[in-house]
Amino acid sequence: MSLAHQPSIWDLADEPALTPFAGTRHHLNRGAWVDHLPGWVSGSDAVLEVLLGDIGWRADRRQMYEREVAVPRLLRWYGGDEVLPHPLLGRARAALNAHYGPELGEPFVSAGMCLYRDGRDSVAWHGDRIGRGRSVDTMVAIVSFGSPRPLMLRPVGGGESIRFPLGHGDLVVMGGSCQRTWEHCIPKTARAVGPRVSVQFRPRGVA
Ligand SMILES: O=C(O)CCC(=O)C(=O)O
Ligand SMILES: [Fe+2]
Repeated sequence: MSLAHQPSIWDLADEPALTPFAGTRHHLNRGAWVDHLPGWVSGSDAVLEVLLGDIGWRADRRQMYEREVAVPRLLRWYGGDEVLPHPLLGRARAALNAHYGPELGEPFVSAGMCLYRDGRDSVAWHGDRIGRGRSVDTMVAIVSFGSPRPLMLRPVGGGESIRFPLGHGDLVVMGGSCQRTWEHCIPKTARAVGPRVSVQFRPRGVA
C-alpha cells in the first residue's frame, strides 16, 4: 500500500463511529419511556451519503377514503437477513442489542427506513401497532441522519405533546408501553429543510 492511500488522522476523525451510551431516559406516563442520545453516531456524513443514494427507495401509495394518495416519504425496509447499506448501521444494531438486549429480552432485527425529502414529507400521528407493539411492551430504536426534524409524542386519547429534536447521528429509543399508550409523528414544516433519513430498528414481529 502506498503512503498516499493511508488515511490521515483527519480522515479517520471523519469515519462514522458510535459513541458510548450516555443518553437520558425520559419516563412518560402509563409505563412508556423514551431514551434520547444526541450525537450517538459521529462522522455521520458518509452514512447519509450512502442512504441518499440508490438503495431501492420506493414511493408508497395508500387508500384514503375514496382516494389513493402518495405516502409523504420514501420507504425502504431491510429484514434481518439483508445486509444494511452502510457497515456503521450493522455495528449500530449490534451495539443496540448489546446495550438493550438484557432489558428487551430479544434482539432488534429489522431496519425500516424513511426518507423525508423536504419539509413537506412527514409521518402522521400513529403508534407502531401493526405487529406485537399493539399488545405487548417493546422497543423501537431510531437513528436519524441529515436535517434535524422533531419527533413529537402525545398520549393516546389526548394530552400535552412532548418534542424530541432529532439531528444528524442522534438516537432515540421508544420503550415500555410507548407504542400502545402514546402516539408519535414527524410533522410537516414550512421551514426550508434538507433531506432526513430515519433508520428504525425493531424486534421480529414489531412493525
Ligand atoms: O422518522 C421517524 O423518526 C419516525 C418514523 C416512524 O415513526 C415509523 O416509520 O413508524
Ligand atoms: Fe412509528
